[in-house]
Amino acid sequence: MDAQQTSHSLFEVYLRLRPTNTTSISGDRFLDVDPPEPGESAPKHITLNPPADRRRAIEKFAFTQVFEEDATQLDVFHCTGVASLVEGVLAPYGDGTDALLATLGVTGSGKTHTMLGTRTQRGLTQMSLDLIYRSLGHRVLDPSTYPNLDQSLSASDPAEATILPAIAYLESVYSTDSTTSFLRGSGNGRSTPLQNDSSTPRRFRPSALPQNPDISHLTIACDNSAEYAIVISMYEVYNDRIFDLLSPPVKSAATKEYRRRPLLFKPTELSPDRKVVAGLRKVVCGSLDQALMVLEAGLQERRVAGTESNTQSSRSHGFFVVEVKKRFSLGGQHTGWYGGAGWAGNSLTIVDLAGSERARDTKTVGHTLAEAGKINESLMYLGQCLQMQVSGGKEKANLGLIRRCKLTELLFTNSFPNANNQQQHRNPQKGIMIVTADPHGDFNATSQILRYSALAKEVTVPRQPPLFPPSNSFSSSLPSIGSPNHQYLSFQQTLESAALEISRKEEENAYLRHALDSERSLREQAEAHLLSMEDKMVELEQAIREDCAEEFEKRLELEVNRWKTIVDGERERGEEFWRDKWGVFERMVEADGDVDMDMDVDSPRKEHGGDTTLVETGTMESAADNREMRRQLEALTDKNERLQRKNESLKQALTDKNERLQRENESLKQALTDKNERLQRENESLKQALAACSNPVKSPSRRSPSRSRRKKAQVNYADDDEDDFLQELKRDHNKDREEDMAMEGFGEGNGLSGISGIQQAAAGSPTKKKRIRRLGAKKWGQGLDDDDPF
Ligand SMILES: Nc1ncnc2c1ncn2[C@@H]1O[C@H](COP(=O)(O)OP(=O)(O)OP(=O)(O)O)[C@@H](O)[C@H]1O
Repeated sequence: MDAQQTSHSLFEVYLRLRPTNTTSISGDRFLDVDPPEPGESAPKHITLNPPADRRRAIEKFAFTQVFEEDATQLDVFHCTGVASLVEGVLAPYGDGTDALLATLGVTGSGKTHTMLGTRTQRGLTQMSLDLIYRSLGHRVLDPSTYPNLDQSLSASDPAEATILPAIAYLESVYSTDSTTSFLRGSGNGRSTPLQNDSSTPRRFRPSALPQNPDISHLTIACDNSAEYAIVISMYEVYNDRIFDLLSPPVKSAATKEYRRRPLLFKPTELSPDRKVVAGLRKVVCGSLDQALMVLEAGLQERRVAGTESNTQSSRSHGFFVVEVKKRFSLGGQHTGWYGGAGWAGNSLTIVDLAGSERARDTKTVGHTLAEAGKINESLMYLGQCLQMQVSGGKEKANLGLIRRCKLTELLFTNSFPNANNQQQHRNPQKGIMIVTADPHGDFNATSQILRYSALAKEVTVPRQPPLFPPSNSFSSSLPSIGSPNHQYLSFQQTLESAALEISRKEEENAYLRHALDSERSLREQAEAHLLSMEDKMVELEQAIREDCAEEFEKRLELEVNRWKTIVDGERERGEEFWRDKWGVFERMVEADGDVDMDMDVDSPRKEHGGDTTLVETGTMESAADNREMRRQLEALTDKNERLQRKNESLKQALTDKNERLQRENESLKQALTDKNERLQRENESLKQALAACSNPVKSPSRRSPSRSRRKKAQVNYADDDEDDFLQELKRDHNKDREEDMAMEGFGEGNGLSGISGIQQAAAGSPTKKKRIRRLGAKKWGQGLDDDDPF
């Protein structure tokens, strides 16, 4: 068994043994470290001794190096060659390589201790960061000095990440304001190795970070013509999904819980040949302190839970990525790297895997049991991938195997040259795997991990007692080939091999049974969940149905009300229509006595007045109504024409009568004028007569009175009584006046009353006017009655 033969594999595999935990009950030691072989400085092999009660084989495993319990963090750092990994990342002389540093082991075996250290001791992560910053020195650009650094990095970042300066990020994380700190709300973070006390508030800014082990004596060469930027990102693989540890959780609209969005591992526009975790939040750290604080903040977000094996057990595979970006710098002019426009560089990925565990031993239940199922499944796939490298499958990557879960995809996808893009050559990443084991821990789980992680293994001695114990003679001397003894020995070896195989199969069966148990438990949980979901669905459906029915009833009521309003409006309109119609008839009846009163005008009222059947049967009856209305309209039109004709003839008759009256008026005027003249003449003659009476000499020019007056005058003259004569004259005068009056009012008695009335009306007498109007109305009524205007 030679570990070196397989050292060109995906990983250098180291084994680190955890010291015995004095506080916990531990079992018998089942793992021994073989002493280094001649020429070797450190042990590389271990022997796995099954407990006495089990029929298992003794197995030997080979690793790149085995660290015993007394190995320090610094020993592990130096001997695993982390410095050479970092050197590949800094790439002082060429393109460099990406590096992967991972731990694998049973839960509680010391993975997190190795990678992240404790409150007093640094882990490999802190030491690696220290080495990077120490080596780059002043060439590391600080975003507070270069304000546009994060934007410049964003522009060339293949992961489509949001890049922000460390100070801004840390202020948001360690803010005293509860509303600005996204770390408050999520209660599943872990107390980090720097803060082992779980009761400590998680968001206080660590005041002191461990300084040991000190690696100040170490530095690595770097490219003096370049300037560097250190970009840190952190994510975890939980239940086979990737979550950013530096992004704040987002409140779900449905559940109102704060959750992180799962991210995709995929090729991007700037990285078509390599897959990257897209959409991460990355932080540019200008100093080691900033980087360590960001690491602390991210670790607080990682999912942990207390199990029987470990009070702070990681429930996810944690990824801490340090990207060392560099660009060519010439006299302060940033011209890009390798002729490109942006940044280039390599990354160091540090992975703290979740520990495999047996549910029976860790006594995990419920949610934690489901997590354990996923963890074990992903570790099983990881083991298969590691065995692929042991069997020499590095060149031909079994992509189907790698893509079975997110963990193996993340670990191995970029470990192989991309067949699709041979032109853009990029060095495959270098990997170091540190397997941690507790020699007093869980034998089955530990042996399983050792079996698939070891670079080589060998079954050495069957521990089972031989079925046919060899006799002393057999054991004392080797039998010759073909002899019965030799046959017996080979038969015995065959039996022993078979027994060994049986024991291995039993072990595998036990493991598979365990896997089956956990799967069954998961299935039961899933079924229970399904049932509860179905119940919820039924309840939800019921609630939705009730909501729908309620909504429907509301809408129905609204519709009914709307239609009622429409019907009421229609009925009112119908009533209004018939009222108008009835009004028209009434006016017609008033205006025209000839209106056919036999027309069944009451029928609409009887039929429709206030009865809702009007609207319901309105459509059918409207045609008949229209016909009736049309007939009535035609009758009205005829009547109107007849009335117009009557009006015309009346006008004509009035005009004729007026003309006749005017003529009569003229003749009367003439008669009055003549009479006036005659009276004036008589007056003159009377004046003369009067003068003659007062004068004894009668004037010969005295005018002759009228016949009657003349006769009276002659009589009176004969009496010669002046007073009597005057009385006579007055009587004559009064008589004349009465005659004149009679002449003026003769119309009433001799058929001229109409003329006098018209004249008086023309003079504005209200009495006469009234009489004319009354007469007119009477005539109008008579005209309407008998079609005869006069
Ligand atoms: N080499 C070591 N020296 C001292 N203490 C150790 C060592 N390895 C582990 N421990 C202690 O053992 C306990 C469990 O270790 P750790 O949390 O690192 O286990 P883990 O493998 O990460 O477990 P999980 O997978 O459940 O997260 C811790 O208290 C740790 O300090």
